[in-house]
Parts: sequence; C-alpha cells; structure tokens
Amino acid sequence: MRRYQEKATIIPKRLETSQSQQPVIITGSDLVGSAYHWNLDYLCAHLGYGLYTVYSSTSGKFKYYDEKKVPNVPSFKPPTSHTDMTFQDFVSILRQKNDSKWIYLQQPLNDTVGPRIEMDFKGFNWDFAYRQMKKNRWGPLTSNLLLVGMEGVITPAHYDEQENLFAQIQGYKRFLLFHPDQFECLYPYPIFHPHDRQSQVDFDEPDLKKFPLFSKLKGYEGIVGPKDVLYIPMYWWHQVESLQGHGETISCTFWFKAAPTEKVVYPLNAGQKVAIMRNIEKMIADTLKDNKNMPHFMKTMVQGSAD
Ligand SMILES: CC1(C)c2ccccc2-c2ccc(C[C@@H](CC(=O)O)C(=O)C(=O)O)cc21
Ligand SMILES: [Zn+2]
Repeated sequence: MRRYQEKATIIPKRLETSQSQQPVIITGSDLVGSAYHWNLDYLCAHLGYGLYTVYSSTSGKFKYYDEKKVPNVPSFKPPTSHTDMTFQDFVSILRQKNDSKWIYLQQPLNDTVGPRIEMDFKGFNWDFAYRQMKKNRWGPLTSNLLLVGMEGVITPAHYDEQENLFAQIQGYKRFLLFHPDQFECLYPYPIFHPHDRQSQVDFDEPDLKKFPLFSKLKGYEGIVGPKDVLYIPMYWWHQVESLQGHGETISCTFWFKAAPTEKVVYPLNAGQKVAIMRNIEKMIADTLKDNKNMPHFMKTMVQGSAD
C-alpha cells in the first residue's frame, strides 16, 4: 500500500479500551487465548466439512459490495466473486500459491464447526469481551467472523456500523484508521450503491482531481500481530493489509451493536453526523424512487441555498 501521507499517528497500545471511542491495540487480553494454536492444518483437521464463503479477487483488493444493491446500479461490475467450499479445499488452493488468484475466507463462527473448535471458541476470554462491552455501554455481541487471508490481500477503506474488537491470531495486518470526521476526505459511495460505506478513492492511485480533499487525509496506523486485539470504533474508516512475508493471516472479529443513544448532547460528534447523513440520504432515495436523480437533487438543495 503506497504511503498516501508522510506521517500517521501510531495507534497506542493499552491493556483495554478507554471509554473515549478511540482506537487502541490491546495487548495481554488473551481474548482469543484458546485459539493461539489455530493454524491451517489444525483448522483443516477440526473445522469439520461445512462449506465456507471464500472471496476471490484478481487485484488482491477485496472491496466489499452489497449484492442486494447491485440492481440500483446497472453498470456495476462486481470486483470480487465468491464461492462456498470446504476449508480443506480453501487451504489446498491457498497452498497452490497461484499469484494471479487472491483468496480470502470470511465466515461467521457458528455451530457447524467441529467439537474442538467449539471448545476453543467457548474458551475465549468472554469475561474480557463483556467487560469492554459494559464499560463502553455497547449493545449486544452480534457476530464473530473467522477470517483467513492470503498474505498481501487488502480490504480497502470503509467503515462499519458496529463496534469491533478485532483479534489477530496468526500473521500480521497493517491497519490504517481514520476518524469519522475525515468523511469528506474519503468520498464514500452513495448509500444506494453496492459499495455503500466504502471509499471511492483508490489509495494506490488516488485521483486528486476527482477527490482533492484526499490529500488532506490524516489518520492512524498500527500493525497487529498474533495475540493483539485492535478496537475499531464504529464509523471509523479502516483499510487493512495482510503483510507480505508473514504467511496467511487468521483473525476473528467481535462485532457489538452500538451503545443506545440516551440523551443527544450537542455539539453532535462526527459519528452522529454520519448516522444523520445516512438517514437523510435514505429518506431522499425512498422519496425520489429514482437513484439517478439523487446527486442532482442534493446538489440543487445545497447550491440552491448557497447564496
Ligand atoms: C473483505 C472481507 C473478507 C469481506 C468480503 C465480503 C464481505 C465482508 C467481508 C469482510 C468483513 C470484515 C473483514 C475483516 C476486516 C478487514 C480485514 O481484516 O481484512 C474488517 O474490515 C473488519 O473487521 O471490520 C474482511 C472482510
Ligand atoms: Zn471493516
């Protein structure tokens, strides 16, 4: 990933989250201590023969897209494809080291896994996870995603709408994180677009004519290795690269719903403004029914009141 900017703030290392919705790399939590022995052979032997969703990309970049929104953009060409296969098949493709084919397994950890994996899963440091949940007033845990990525894969810049404790089990991942207030430097796709929540800017070849504020982007950088847990606050943009030279990466995410907003306190924070922008954009799209008119309609709305 070409360095898009000279200096990035290094994500601080702590023993647990602070209540300030700031990213931290948590060390020593043993959140997934019972999975430190997970490697490809162990997972092959114990994950069972369920089918796993495996994404493939010709570019090494895995820009997520929402299949339900593809009809909204007739010209949309999916940048990745996915198939379901057994973990054993995934590992044999991974080991073919065919460098024109990049693959990335992502799969909710559910009850199809074998008894050994279930035992490891039950052995996670749930006490730590729930302590962070209570301390930060997050909502309930919604899912744990198992991720196995080929070295070099990149998940381009996007934000998620849940709080995330990202546990690294094997390999190294470089994270670039950006505060929600960097929204205008990252030019998200429209909500109705399949790439909703993703940045339109290609960090390797940024089109500064089309996206001039990208050069003003300021962010955080951190490398997570085995046993590290990164707290990715909701609405924070992140781009993730599985570092070359350290083999495949194995990660597990812990996604929590947002904390309930009791009393709205002014001034609103950047995350709240993103939520409001999303709600307004959804209302306009529902009212207009025709997504093509959205940009013009919203520009008219703003320019109309420019004077
Ligand atoms: C790219 C991929 C495999 C994917 C394809 C299709 C649908 C969803 C996803 C998805 C969701 C989460 C991640 C993990 C992480 C990025 C990373 O670690 O690479 C991240 O963004 C997060 O933890 O929030 C990765 C993926
Ligand atoms: Zn994400």
